[in-house]
Amino acid sequence: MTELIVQNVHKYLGGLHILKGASFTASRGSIVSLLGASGSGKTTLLRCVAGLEQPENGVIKIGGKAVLDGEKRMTVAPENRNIGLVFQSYALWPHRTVAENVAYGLRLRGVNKADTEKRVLDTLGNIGLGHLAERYPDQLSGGQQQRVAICRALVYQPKVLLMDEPLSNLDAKLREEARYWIRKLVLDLEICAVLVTHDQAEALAASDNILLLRDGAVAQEGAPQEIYDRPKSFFAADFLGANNVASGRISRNASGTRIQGDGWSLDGVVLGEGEDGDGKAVIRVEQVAVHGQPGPGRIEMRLEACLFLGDRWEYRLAWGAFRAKAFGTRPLASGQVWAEIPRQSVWLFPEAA
Ligand SMILES: Nc1ncnc2c1ncn2[C@@H]1O[C@H](COP(=O)(O)OP(=O)(O)OP(=O)(O)O)[C@@H](O)[C@H]1O
Repeated sequence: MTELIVQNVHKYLGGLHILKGASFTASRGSIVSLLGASGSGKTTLLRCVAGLEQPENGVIKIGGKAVLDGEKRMTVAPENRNIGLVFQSYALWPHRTVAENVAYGLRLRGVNKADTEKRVLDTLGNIGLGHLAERYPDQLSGGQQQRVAICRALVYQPKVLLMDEPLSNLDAKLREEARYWIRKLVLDLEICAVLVTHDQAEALAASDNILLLRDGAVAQEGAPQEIYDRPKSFFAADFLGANNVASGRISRNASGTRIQGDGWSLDGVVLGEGEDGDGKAVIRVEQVAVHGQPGPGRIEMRLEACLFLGDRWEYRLAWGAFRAKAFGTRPLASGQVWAEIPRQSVWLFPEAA
C-alpha cells in the first residue's frame, strides 16, 4: 500500500530554485533512499515531506491524506503529518534516561502515563533496547544512541519514518550492521521509510527504491539493482559503483558500436542518448578480469602496479592512453597481461548533441 506520495515538488531557498519538480512514492514495508552528492537537495526534499519547509509548488500525501497542496496553499503542520523524524545528530536529552527520552514526545502530546509506559517499553523491546531503558545517553554506545533516536521517532507509530543521514556518525562496521537492522525493522513493522544518504553502498544495501538526485531534480529512480546495472545517463553510471571512465570517439557501424582513443579501442553498448562523436565509456571495475595468458576476446595490456587491499588485489592497467583498474585474488608481476572486458560492460555515453 502506498503511504507516501510526493508529486512535482518545487522549492526556492534564498532566491535559488533548489527542488525542481521532485516526485516519488513509497509503500508500507519499504525503504526509499534519497541519494545524491552534497547540495543535490536530499535534505530539502525530506524537510518538505516533514513539513519543516514549505514548497511553493507540489502535492504531498501521507496515508492517503494531503498534507501539502501548493496550488490550494494548503499545508499540514509537522506534528499532524503522522511522521517520525530521525536526524544525523541523535539529539537525545543527556539528563533523561532512555525511557524518558522516548516518552518525552508522548507526554507532550498528552498521552496518559500507563499508555506512555506501555508504548515506550514495546517500542524499546521491538528495537532490542528493553534492557537499557534506565540508562542515560552517555552510558550508551553510538550505535545504541542511534537506536534510541529511531525508537523515539517510532513511538508515535508513524505511517512514515523520515531519516536524514542517520548512520553517518557511526563507524564503518556499525554502519554496516545498522543498514541491516534498519531494513529488518522497517520490513518487520511494515512501516514506510525514507532515508537520506550520500553513501551509495548504504542506499544500495538498505533500500527497495533509490531516487538519485542531481541539482534538485531526479536523475534516475529505480530498484538498487536496476539503477546499478542499467544507468540511463553518464551521471548515474558514474555516481554508482567503482568505475573506469575513458573519453574517446564513439562510432557506429554495421557490426556494432565502438569507442576509440589514443592507442586503444573497445566495443561497447550505447546507454546514453546522442550522436556519434565525442563521448565517454564507463566500465565497472569488477567487470574487468585480468589473466596471465592470452585467450579469446582478451586484450593485451600493461600491468603498471599491483596493490594489496587486504581482501583482494588491485591491478593498474594501461593500453595506449587508456587507464583502468581491475580486482583479482592474487598478486601479478608488472608487465604484459591480458584483460577481458565484456562488450556489454562497456557502457557508452555520447556527449549530448
Ligand atoms: N536556507 C537556505 N538558503 C539558501 N540556500 C539553501 C538553504 N538551505 C539549503 N540551501 C541550498 O540548497 C541546496 C540543497 O541543500 P540540501 O541540504 O538539501 O542538500 P543535500 O543534498 O542534503 O546536501 P548534504 O548532503 O550536503 O546535506 C544547497 O545548494 C544548499 O546550499
